[in-house]
Amino acid sequence: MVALFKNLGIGGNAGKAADDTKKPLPRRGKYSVAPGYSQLDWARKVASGENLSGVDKPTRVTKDELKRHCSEEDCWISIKGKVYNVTPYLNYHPAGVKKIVNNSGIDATQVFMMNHAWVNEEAILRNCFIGYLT
Ligand code: HEM
Repeated sequence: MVALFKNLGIGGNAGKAADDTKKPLPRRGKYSVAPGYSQLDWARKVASGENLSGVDKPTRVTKDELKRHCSEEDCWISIKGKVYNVTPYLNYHPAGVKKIVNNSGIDATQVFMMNHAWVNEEAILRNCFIGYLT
């Protein structure tokens, strides 16, 4: 019966030997975060409600202002019209600090979506929200 489903292409392992399902999945990337910097650790920080944005209340951000924050120490990024201070998130990024820093100070919507359209940045960066890009 299983073989029949496989031949029909139903299930992720269609056409592969049954043994394949017992092997660990290969690591997708060459990056690893330091201990204490997992997405779960970040989620705990977000859940604490701490304001990580560096501003008291949401403010409008011009493209010129955004441009001024493009270093590891001071890193702003714009995704889908919203601007986030991602400095505190950098070490938690599963693909490393540089991937974000290299795309900071600009509207990074396209590169963000290209890499992980499924990632919910509004939730992850809730406490880092600075305001809207004007
Ligand atoms: C600043 C906002 C960003 C957030 C909140 C974010 C968040 C994440 C999360 C949660 C993952 C893990 C996804 C998963 O396992 O399904 C991830 C992976 C990744 N991110 Fe980002 N990301 C951001 C920006 C970027 C940018 C600007 C790039 C540009 C190159 C990028 C490139 C990647 C890549 C290549 C991976 C895959 C790593 C792997 O699994 O090997 N990210 N990111």
